[in-house]
Amino acid sequence: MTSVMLIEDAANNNNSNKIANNELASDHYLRELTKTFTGIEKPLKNAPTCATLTDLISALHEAFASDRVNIEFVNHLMLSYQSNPSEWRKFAKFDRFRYTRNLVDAGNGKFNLMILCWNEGHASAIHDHADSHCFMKMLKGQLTEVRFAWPKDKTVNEDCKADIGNSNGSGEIEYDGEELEETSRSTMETNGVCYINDNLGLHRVENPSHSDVAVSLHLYCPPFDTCSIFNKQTGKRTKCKVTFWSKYGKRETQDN
Ligand SMILES: N[C@@H](CS(=O)O)C(=O)O
Ligand SMILES: [Fe+2]
Repeated sequence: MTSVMLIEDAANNNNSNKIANNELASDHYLRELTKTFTGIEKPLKNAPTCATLTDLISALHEAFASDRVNIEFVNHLMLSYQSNPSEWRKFAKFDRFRYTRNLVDAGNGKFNLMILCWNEGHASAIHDHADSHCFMKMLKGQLTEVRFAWPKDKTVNEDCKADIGNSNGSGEIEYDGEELEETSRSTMETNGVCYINDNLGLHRVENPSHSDVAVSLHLYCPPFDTCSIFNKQTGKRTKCKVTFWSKYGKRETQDN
């Protein structure tokens, strides 16, 4: 195996202070580790597989138990689980107006596993992933993932109304920047898994169907609660909070 990537101490508490004290170092750190990994398309041969969602969660806890995590194996585990709606239905809560983020497992602080529910036509704004590793697995329906190159100017702007669930991104026009360049587009089918990190660019995800909902399972490590969204026409980058619609099958009370 040549492409094994190790996430060393990425979410280790002893290290988090050091990382917090030097954001640039942590930026550099995760980017270096993920320089070459782009995801695997098929499960690994002779590796254990997960028959149920509960098995997948246990296997992920095991994989993240040490300070060094094999990201290729995590990708394999996500691929090996075959979607069974009776196992994940209790987490799948939809909203009429936007896609929802529903926390399934907080991974001992090392990862977040969540189910995202997309009604017909729902989409995310163009966004980054806060230097995390991100896996997205289709549980039901289809999603189209469109990737974009980073804008030249990466300055982060603040806007308290910035919302990743508003697929138009933040809408200011008096910003002088170039339109974001689309780099790829692909549609994922049930049980497919895709991988992205900031090194691979930005993306936007959309349920292209006018008649069917879509459900996806996302694993982020380390977990994050803010990221950036980008205006397609100008490339303007705006900091954005991401929240959960529900946690462990229970609707959150916050207004979002
Ligand atoms: N990364 C997005 C979902 S997606 O559009 O990839 C989120 O965490 O809400
Ligand atoms: Fe995303």
